[in-house]
Amino acid sequence: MGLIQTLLGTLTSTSFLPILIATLILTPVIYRLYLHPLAHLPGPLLYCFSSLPLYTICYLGIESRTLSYYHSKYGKVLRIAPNHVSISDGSAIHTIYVASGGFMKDARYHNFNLEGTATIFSSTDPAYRDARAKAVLPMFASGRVRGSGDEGGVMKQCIDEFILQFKAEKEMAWKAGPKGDANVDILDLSAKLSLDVVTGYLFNRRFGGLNEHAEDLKKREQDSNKEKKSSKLSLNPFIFTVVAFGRFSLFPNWLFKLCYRTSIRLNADEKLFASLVKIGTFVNGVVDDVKPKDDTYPSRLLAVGISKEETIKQCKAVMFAGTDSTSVKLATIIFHIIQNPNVLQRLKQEITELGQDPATDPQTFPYMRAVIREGLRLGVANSTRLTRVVPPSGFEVNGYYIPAGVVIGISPWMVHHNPELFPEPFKFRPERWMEDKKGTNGEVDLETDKRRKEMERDLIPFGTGSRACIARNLATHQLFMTVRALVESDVLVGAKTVKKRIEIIEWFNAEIKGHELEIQWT
Ligand code: HEM
Repeated sequence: MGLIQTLLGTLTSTSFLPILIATLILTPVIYRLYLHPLAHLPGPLLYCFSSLPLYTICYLGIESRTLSYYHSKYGKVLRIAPNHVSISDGSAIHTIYVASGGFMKDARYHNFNLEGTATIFSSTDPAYRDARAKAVLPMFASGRVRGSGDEGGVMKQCIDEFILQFKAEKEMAWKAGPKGDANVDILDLSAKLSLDVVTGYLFNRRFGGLNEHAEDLKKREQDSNKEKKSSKLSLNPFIFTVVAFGRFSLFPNWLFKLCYRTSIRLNADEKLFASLVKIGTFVNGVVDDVKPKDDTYPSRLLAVGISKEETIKQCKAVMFAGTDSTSVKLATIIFHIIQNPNVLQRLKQEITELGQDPATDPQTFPYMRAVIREGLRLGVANSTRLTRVVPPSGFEVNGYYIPAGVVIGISPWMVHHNPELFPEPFKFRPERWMEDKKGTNGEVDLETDKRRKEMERDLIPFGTGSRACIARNLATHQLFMTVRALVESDVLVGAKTVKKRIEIIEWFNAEIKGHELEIQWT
């Protein structure tokens, strides 16, 4: 006892205390900088010994542009936290995401659980994910998706209504003249359309985003002096809140939950509450009404034994995923078409030549394909790294060995803006996807051909491999069908964007600053 007391006395004596504190701080720092299995990797010093800088840039929504700067300084393989590595080399995409099913999602995905339940998106357990994904996958087969865009299909109906609403807004903007509130928010219109497509297609019941404010729109059409009320999608507060939680998404799960609860307590308002009630009422109704003979997303989940409570959450999760990502991509494409009248003209010409038969699939129009690809490259739905864990076998990239357990990832934003593959990466240039593969004498130009293959490889708006977006066919077809309808309707003629460029907050799901993208007609 006496000895212990003496020891404790010595340890806490004023001369020893600073040494103890310094040792406690320096030991992990020295270990992480010089002895850690990632010590040989380049990276900014602060990031190498603490996770705080990475958490901070994630919170601030500047992760991709900050890491892009460090990649340009340190190279394509970058240590960005004691146990995190960012890779900006597209040649690693196949190994990380595709080969043998790809590496597993890391624990950060648990932060995307919906109301505490793992979804198809957030699950890190292959058996859990596969049981659910396999049940619903046939709904996304390309033939079935295309059918919904044909006459009488739900996608076609939604797009027709979207165009009518777009035209009505344009008409009113003309009538209101330069002094009126002539701006139209293409992000909000795109969200209404995407929500109706995803719910109409998967649940056989439309949420009704496009019709929520139909009454007000009609009144304004009849009386141009009537004041424009806020007519934004009622589900926006739910969607924006989920997106904003992305700022905490790299935190350990216990800290994420703490921030989540505190943030809800501090920031929840009536609009968010109303939005949550609305989505809850809608989805409960959809799931309650499932009949045994139905062939819908919820009926398929229930049929493989998923509980009703969980099915409700899985449905909410796809409503979020479908609405947010598709609307951001669609609004971005519309934005760039408006800013480039020559693109609009060329699309019109192509549709006149190739699309006389409305049944022709627009995905076969070469220029439109280039426009959509360029829009998918520039549109920022998922801006940060799609993180994965290095498997027990380890992983070698660009001459660096990365051991098992390290969290690595490539960000779509980073590879989409690589100036080596996409010169003037921030410019909307559909022609880059059409550059001739032939040399001047008609022979295959190997250099161009190689670059083109690398461009295709690095275009990963939907992720890639076994955990790529399950709904890419649905989203892609909606983009093509909507662009075609917009061009055919001439509604974009004479439009201009209010802002010169789209500003992004780089969370896992990017946020368009101000939650709107306005256009007007002159
Ligand atoms: C243009 C629109 C869309 C984009 C850009 C997009 C993007 C993505 C990306 C990048 C991933 C992979 C994320 C990762 O690896 O961490 C993903 C996964 C997923 N997406 Fe989408 N998405 C879109 C539309 C949709 C729609 C319409 C739905 C639902 C109807 C949806 C449902 C899902 C689901 C369930 C997953 C998880 C798949 C899995 O992990 O097995 N997405 N999406």
